[in-house]
Amino acid sequence: MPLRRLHTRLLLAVSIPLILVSTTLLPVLHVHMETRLNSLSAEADALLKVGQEALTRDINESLNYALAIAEMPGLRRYLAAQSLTTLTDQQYSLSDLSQLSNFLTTLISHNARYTKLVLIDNQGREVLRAPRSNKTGARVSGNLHVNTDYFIEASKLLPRDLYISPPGRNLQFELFGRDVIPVVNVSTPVFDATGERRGVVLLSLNWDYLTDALRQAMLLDQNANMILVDAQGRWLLDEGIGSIDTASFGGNFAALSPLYWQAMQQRNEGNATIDNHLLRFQTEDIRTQRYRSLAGTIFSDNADHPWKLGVTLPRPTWLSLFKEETTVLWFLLLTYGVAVAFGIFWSISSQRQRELRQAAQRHAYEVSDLYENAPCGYHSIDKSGLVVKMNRTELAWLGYSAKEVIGHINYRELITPETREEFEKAFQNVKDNQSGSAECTLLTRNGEHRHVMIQGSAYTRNGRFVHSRAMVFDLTERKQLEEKLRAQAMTDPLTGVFNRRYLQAQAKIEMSRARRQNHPIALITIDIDHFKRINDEYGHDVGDDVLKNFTQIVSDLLRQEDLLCRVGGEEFAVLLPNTAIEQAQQVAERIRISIEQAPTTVEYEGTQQALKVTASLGVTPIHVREKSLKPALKRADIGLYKAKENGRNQVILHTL
Ligand SMILES: Nc1nc2c(ncn2[C@@H]2O[C@H](COP(=O)(O)OP(=O)(O)OP(=O)(O)O)[C@@H](O)[C@H]2O)c(=O)[nH]1
Repeated sequence: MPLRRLHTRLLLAVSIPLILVSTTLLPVLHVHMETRLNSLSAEADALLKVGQEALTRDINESLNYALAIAEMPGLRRYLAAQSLTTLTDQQYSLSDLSQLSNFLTTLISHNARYTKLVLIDNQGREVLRAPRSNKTGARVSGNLHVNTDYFIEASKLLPRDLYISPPGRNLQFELFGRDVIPVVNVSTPVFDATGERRGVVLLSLNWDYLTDALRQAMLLDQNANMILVDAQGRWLLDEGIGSIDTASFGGNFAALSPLYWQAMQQRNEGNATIDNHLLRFQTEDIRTQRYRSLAGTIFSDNADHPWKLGVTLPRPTWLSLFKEETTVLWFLLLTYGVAVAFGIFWSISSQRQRELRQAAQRHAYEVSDLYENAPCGYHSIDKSGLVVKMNRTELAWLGYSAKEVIGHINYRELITPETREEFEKAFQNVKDNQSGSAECTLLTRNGEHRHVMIQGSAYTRNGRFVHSRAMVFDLTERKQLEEKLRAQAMTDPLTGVFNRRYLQAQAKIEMSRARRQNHPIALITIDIDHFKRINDEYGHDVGDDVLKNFTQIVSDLLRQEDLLCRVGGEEFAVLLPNTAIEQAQQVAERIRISIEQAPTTVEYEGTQQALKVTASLGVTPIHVREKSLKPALKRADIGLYKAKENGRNQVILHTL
């Protein structure tokens, strides 16, 4: 049981500090985490804004470029001339063409963003292309663009309206022995000065170049990744990023990263946490008003718009937080270690204290039990004798409860007046700082007497008497035993009457009283006649019965102050205080007659038999001058012998 309690305490010692430290530090770490998440969100916002600016800045410029080119007078004239049926009608010199071609080639080749510029007439025929080859100059080819989206759409537009094709739509026109480069085609109609539609200007933009600005923006944070997808879930960047596997440009982002796609599809902008990454995204629509500084309406394939532009940043984890905040971690571990060590110390020491307390309690209980239930009494009394403490044993002897005695009864009141003096003497000795003992008689509640031996000693403090503490031994049994032994020593065990020793002792007292009071005193000796015959004839047991019957008969005849004693085998004596010799003679005669007339009923050989006995008696007065009983006994015996000689069953007085 104590071991199980220790285990529980040790468990608490380990778990409570853990809970306390955790509940104290976790909120701090939580706030820390919140701060990190807020700054992460702010960073994602900033990155998204930078990325969006980078993407749209170049597109915006290109749109304005396309519009400016479409409104060039030379270009308008050239396209107008192309619509005439004969060369002479075209009224456009070759030098003008060369000038226009050079200008456009320079314009395109000096800006890496553009891959080509194509002039297309109203029939969809390519009438001029830049950049041209250095050798061939501006190429006038017969390519037909009549089925392309940029031609079809731009042919329907009003002046200053624009059409932007989805990125990578028209790859087949960009195969010039180079790697495939995804492009965005921007086309706008060309009108001449009279407002006549003359054709279409196509400006192709290098998509990688445009999105490179976006990638550059992500270098601000090496953990940041950019997402750009169209409305169909098509990946619009060069290659996959970080944890998002999108293969390469045109890959099916919606299928490869469904969680990201679902999150971005549900709203125009917002945040989401996916795969322990923070995603910040917004809608990007290049058809919107803000691109149209010079432009009218911008058209594009509605199915591909709007795009979704997003940025992902890895969220901080508790582990990463701990790794970054090693000081916090060490502090946490140290605090926990100290708390656990303290807890274990507390558990073990409190266990030890508990064991010591239990041992002390056991010891105190044993001492108290010994005090309360000792075979002797214990008490303490103050200077005045008032009881201040008393054990159960003594209380039981006295028949009081502790409440009734302690603080209420003076110990003197519990001692009989006859023995109180001896107590006072012993108590005074104790108060004088000695030990004291007294044999006293206690008076119990129900009036009984109890003989005790009280042994006291002083309890002092700083040399001053505080109280007396005493042991009380019950002498009642001893007294009773002594009494019994004394009685046994004075009594005949067979008949219960006193013996010769008692007769002699008592005779002395009575003789002295008789002397003092001048009273006569007499003595009778009695001997049963032929008692030997009874023993011989009926057996010793019958003889005993006769002796007992004899003493009973004699005792019944005597006064209370008379003393019957057995002085020999079948020989008895009766001391008669305050009795004259004549009266003694009469008593002797009464005894003789009673013995003779009262047979003893005995059982002999299975039948009841009445046994008659007689006795011979000698009577003598005890003289005042005699100091002992001896002479009187001798005289009475002389009378008794004479009675025997004279034939027995008679009383003979012998006075001298
Ligand atoms: N049963 C019994 N017999 C006892 C006791 N004490 C003495 N006696 C017997 O008493 C008898 C005494 O006998 P004796 O002294 O010869 O005298 P007696 O037979 O009485 O004859 P007389 O005295 O001459 O009449 C003896 O036989 C003793 O053994 C006793 O306590 N019990």
